[in-house]
Amino acid sequence: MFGIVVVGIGIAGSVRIRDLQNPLQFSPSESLKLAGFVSRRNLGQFNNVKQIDLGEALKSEEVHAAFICTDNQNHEESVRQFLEAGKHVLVEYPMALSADKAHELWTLSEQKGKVLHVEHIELLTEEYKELKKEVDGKQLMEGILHFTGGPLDEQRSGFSAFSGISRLTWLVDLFGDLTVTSATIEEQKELNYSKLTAHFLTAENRPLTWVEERAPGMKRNKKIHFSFTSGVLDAMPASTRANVGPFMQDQNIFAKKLLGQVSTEDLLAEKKRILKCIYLAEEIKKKCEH
Ligand SMILES: NC(=O)C1=CN([C@@H]2O[C@H](COP(=O)(O)OP(=O)(O)OC[C@H]3O[C@@H](n4cnc5c(N)ncnc54)[C@H](O)[C@@H]3O)[C@@H](O)[C@H]2O)C=CC1
Ligand SMILES: C=CC1=C(C)/C(=C/c2[nH]c(/C=C3N=C(/C=C4\NC(=O)C(C)=C4C=C)C(C)=C\3CCC(=O)O)c(CCC(=O)O)c2C)NC1=O
Repeated sequence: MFGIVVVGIGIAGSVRIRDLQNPLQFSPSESLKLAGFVSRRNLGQFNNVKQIDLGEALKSEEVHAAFICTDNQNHEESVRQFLEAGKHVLVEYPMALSADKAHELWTLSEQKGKVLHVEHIELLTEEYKELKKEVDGKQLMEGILHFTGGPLDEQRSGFSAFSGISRLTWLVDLFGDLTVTSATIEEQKELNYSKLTAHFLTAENRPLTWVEERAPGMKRNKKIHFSFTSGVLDAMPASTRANVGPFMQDQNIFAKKLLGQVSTEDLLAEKKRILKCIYLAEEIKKKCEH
């Protein structure tokens, strides 16, 4: 059994606690045991789970791994603390807010011989799985992914290219290696409006555009327009609801890693994709600052 502590009790942290308390029968998650949670607030208890002081969680022999569910700006520090303390780590994306820090953390996990797992539930939704099937085997001519959503606090969530890393991950997972050609950000601070536009080329020199647009009242939505040699895909394919939610699927993957049931090849491919996307996010940020 692996003792788990959940750090940060917001939306993601609460879902993590729920899922840890209800592992699927006969799934790898049955080897995880919730030992407590860490919060800056004094909650005492949450869903009958006890609050643990951060220092205690880092020292406790009953804690083998931490789920880091805090704001993005805190990820790097928390991941580092738990790895340094010799614990495995699951961190909600984005793992860090710079490419250097992401590399450092990965190296640290390797030095410590601990699992560093970055949640990427955007790849585990039925919506995405259908999209992936639809795109597989097709030749892209050009494409756009346009995300809209409510505003985020940049101090807590980081620059848009990092908080929106799941859109970037979609594009890399669908179309392979990308190069950033240009990027701009349009902001109207008084309206809490921001629009990031990034242009890429695929390895076959095909143009791709990512737009991340946020403002009060904007609904979470993704629009696609992909032109292939064989035709145009301009709407997300239909999908049904999954039996197992994406956070639970992610938890199973983490448990498999702890149990040594994921191949070195798969681990390496995942690490490459994660670091590549963080690198692209940083490239986009730099281009926007110029
Ligand atoms: N909500 C979702 O569906 C998803 C969220 N994520 C990621 O999960 C993370 C959390 O997102 P949400 O839960 O939506 O945000 P949230 O704002 O609901 O929760 C964040 C929580 O972390 C706490 N926190 C911040 N710093 C802390 C610290 N130093 N120590 C302890 N607690 C701290 C905050 O007080 C807050 O309760 C983000 O990195 C986000 O990108 C990823 C995929 C999906
Ligand atoms: C209702 C308010 C609501 C909030 C505040 C919310 C926040 C939120 N959802 C996210 C992703 C995500 N959130 C979900 C799913 C959910 N997340 C949920 O909180 C709920 C209720 C679902 C599902 C019913 C998924 C699948 C992702 C991955 C990225 C994506 O595909 O959009 C992220 C990570 C950053 C990002 O990729 O944009 C945040 C901060 N999501 C919401 O739906």
